[in-house]
Amino acid sequence: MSDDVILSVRGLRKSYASGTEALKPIDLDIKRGEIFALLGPNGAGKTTLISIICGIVTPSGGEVLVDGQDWRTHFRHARREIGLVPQELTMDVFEPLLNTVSFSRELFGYPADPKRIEEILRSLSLWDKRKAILKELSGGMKRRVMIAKALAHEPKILFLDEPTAGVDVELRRDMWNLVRKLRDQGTTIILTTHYIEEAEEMADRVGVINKGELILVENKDELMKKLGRKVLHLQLVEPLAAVPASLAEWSPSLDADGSVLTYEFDAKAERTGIASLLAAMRDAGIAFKDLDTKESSLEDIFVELIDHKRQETAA
Ligand SMILES: Nc1ncnc2c1ncn2[C@@H]1O[C@H](COP(=O)(O)OP(=O)(O)OP(=O)(O)O)[C@@H](O)[C@H]1O
Repeated sequence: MSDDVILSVRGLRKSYASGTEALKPIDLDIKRGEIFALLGPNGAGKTTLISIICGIVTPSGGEVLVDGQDWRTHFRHARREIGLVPQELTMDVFEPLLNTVSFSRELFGYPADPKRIEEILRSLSLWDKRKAILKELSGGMKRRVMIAKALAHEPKILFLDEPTAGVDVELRRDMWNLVRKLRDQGTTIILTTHYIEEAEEMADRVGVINKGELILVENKDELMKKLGRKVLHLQLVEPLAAVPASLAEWSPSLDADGSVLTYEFDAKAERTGIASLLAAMRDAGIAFKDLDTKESSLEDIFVELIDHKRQETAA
C-alpha cells in the first residue's frame, strides 16, 4: 500500500440474509487528505459500503486496510482512525451539547480534552450553543453536532453519509464549506451523495456506485466532462417521417411520432452545436414552435455509464 493511500478496500462484498446482493466485490483506494464522493442512486450500496468499513455491518468477504492495518485484526486502531456521521441523527436529545460531544471523545478511551472540544465546537460555530439541550436545536445544528461528535476523538478519516439529504440550499452550502475546512485541516473525507451537484462542488475524486457495483472511480474534473450532457427538445411545427440527411451530423433523434427532434449535447463544450443545428434546420425549412433543454438525469447518466462500461468490458 503506497504512503498516500489511507484506506484500502479489497474484494469487499455483502449479501444480506434476505438474499440481496448489496455489494459486488469492491476494490477502492482512498488517498490521504482527499475528499472522495461516493455517488449513486437509492439502494446502490453506499451505506452498506461505509457501514462495513466503519465496523457496523459484517461483510460476506473481503478486507479493509486502515492506514495499512487490517480493520478486523486491528479494530481498535480502525475505530480510532475513523469517524462516522450517519444518515440518521442519533443523539440523546435531553443532554447539553457540550456533554454529548465530550462524552463521544471519552467513549474512545481518550482522556477529556476541553480545549480540543472547544476548538471543534468553535470550528463548527456551535460554541455559543454549548449549553443548549439538543432537543432545542434546529435540524442544521443537530447535523453539525453529529459532525462534532464524530470529530471528538480526532479521527483521520471522516465518513459523512448523505450529509445534506433534506437540508435547504443555504445549509447545504454551509456544510460544503465546513467539509472543505476539515479537509484543509488534514482530515480525509468520504461522503455519500445522490446529488451530482454535491459531488461536483466538493469532491477531488468521485466513485459512482450502482446496484452494488463500483462502476468507475475518476477525478472529478474528468467525470464532470462526461456528466455535463444535456438534451435539447424541439417541438416541430410539422412532424417529420425521418431525420433529413442535412441534419445527420448532429445525430438527432425523432420522438413523439416525429413531432419532437431531440439533440444531445455537451453543455460544457465551447461549441454545443445548437446554433449550427438551428441554422441547418432553417435552411432545410424545418420550423419549430417551442424548445427546451434539460440535463440528463442521474438515471440517464448511470445507464450511459453502465452501457459504456459494458462496451469497454466486451471490447
Ligand atoms: N439490513 C438489511 N437487510 C437486508 N437488505 C438490506 C439491509 N440494508 C440494506 N439492504 C439492501 O441493500 C441494498 C443497498 O442498500 P444501501 O442502504 O447500502 O444503499 P444506499 O446506496 O445507501 O441507499 P440510500 O441512498 O437510499 O441510502 C438495498 O437493496 C437495500 O434494500
